Amino acid sequence: MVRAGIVGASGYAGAELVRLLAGHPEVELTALTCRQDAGEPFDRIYPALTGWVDLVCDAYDAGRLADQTDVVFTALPHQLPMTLVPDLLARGLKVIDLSADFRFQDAAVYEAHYQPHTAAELLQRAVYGLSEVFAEQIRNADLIGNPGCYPTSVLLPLVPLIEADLIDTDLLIADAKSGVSGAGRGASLGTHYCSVNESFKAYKVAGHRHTPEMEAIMSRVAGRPVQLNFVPHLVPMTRGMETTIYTRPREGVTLERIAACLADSYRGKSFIRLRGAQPPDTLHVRGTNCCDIGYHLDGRTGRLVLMSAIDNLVKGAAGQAVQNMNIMLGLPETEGLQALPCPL
Ligand SMILES: NC(=O)C1=CN([C@@H]2O[C@H](COP(=O)(O)OP(=O)(O)OC[C@H]3O[C@@H](n4cnc5c(N)ncnc54)[C@H](OP(=O)(O)O)[C@@H]3O)[C@@H](O)[C@H]2O)C=CC1
Ligand SMILES: CC(=O)N[C@@H](CCC(=O)OP(=O)(O)O)C(=O)O
Repeated sequence: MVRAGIVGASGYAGAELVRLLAGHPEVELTALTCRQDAGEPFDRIYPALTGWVDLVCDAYDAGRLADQTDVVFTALPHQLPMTLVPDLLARGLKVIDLSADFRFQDAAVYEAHYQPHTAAELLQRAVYGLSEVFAEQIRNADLIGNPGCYPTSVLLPLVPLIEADLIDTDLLIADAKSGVSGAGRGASLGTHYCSVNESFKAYKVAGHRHTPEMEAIMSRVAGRPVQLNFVPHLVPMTRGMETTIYTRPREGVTLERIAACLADSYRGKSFIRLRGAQPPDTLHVRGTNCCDIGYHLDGRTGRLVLMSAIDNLVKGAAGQAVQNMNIMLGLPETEGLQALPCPL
């Protein structure tokens, strides 16, 4: 059995990790840490898991984590993991970080959008955990920078098409909508019930810090700089993310070629479900690690519309982190992630 610990277990991504790892047949969940709720039984913070998880959330202690675990998930706000991860790695642990601290290879790009990086020497060692795309590198990694939820939903439909040079990378527009759990558990004015109920709005228009994360990966895959117009929206649902992307196929590229490229790239990848022209629906992926992808060629304008749906807390965070752990440890990629979706 693999012994796993979660740092920040009281947060939404941390709690989702607890749910998934408590049901993982190859994992023993041995340590949970949190800050304000330290000393509390986990099932008092999240009563839904009563009967499944009987651990107490301890205060953070690196020595104890090293004694009790083999792999640690850090589900903390950006800026904190970079202060803890060097020590965890030095103690021989494998680390999967859900924040942005280890998602960038270039410290200058991180620093332009976040804050000074205090562990920049680890950025070349960290692997970007977009599981279906970077599985080979993930297999040999001891530090994963788990992708953001928006980047997961944008990159999975686009990366194969950019890699195969089938689309015009000078026209890339992504319009994404997220459930409110994407903002975390902390109360705020922007996520207050009265601010989001029966409301639907764009935010951080053309200024969201996931844009440089997506551009860095697309540029790496394309071998040249790629830019994206990205606009996130907040929708009044608890979990789920739908993304619609507008681009143009290269001259002579048909919809059949687009479909074949996606099918070839994702053949045998259990969590990618290609839906053809049928628009993906957040309800169909709720609670699962699936990314459903649809595609449609607008014959009138010649533009290609790509659509994706994920659960922001699962494929967008905790589920992909568990998938990455499976790959790192040589376990079947789908282990612990096979619960069937609720059909309604
Ligand atoms: N929510 C989502 O859909 C996604 C989240 N992520 C990333 O996952 C990480 C966690 O996000 P999420 O779960 O949403 O956030 P939450 O705010 O829900 O949880 C944050 C966790 O970190 C703890 N924490 C906060 N500040 C400190 C501190 N100073 N010292 C120690 N612990 C602290 C919190 O405990 P306490 O409350 O006691 O402070 C809590 O356990 C973030 O980096 C986020 O960007 C990535 C993809 C999707
Ligand atoms: C709805 C909402 O507020 N979403 C968050 C994205 C959360 C996430 O996945 O991103 P990081 O891990 O990069 O913070 C936001 O827009 O900042």
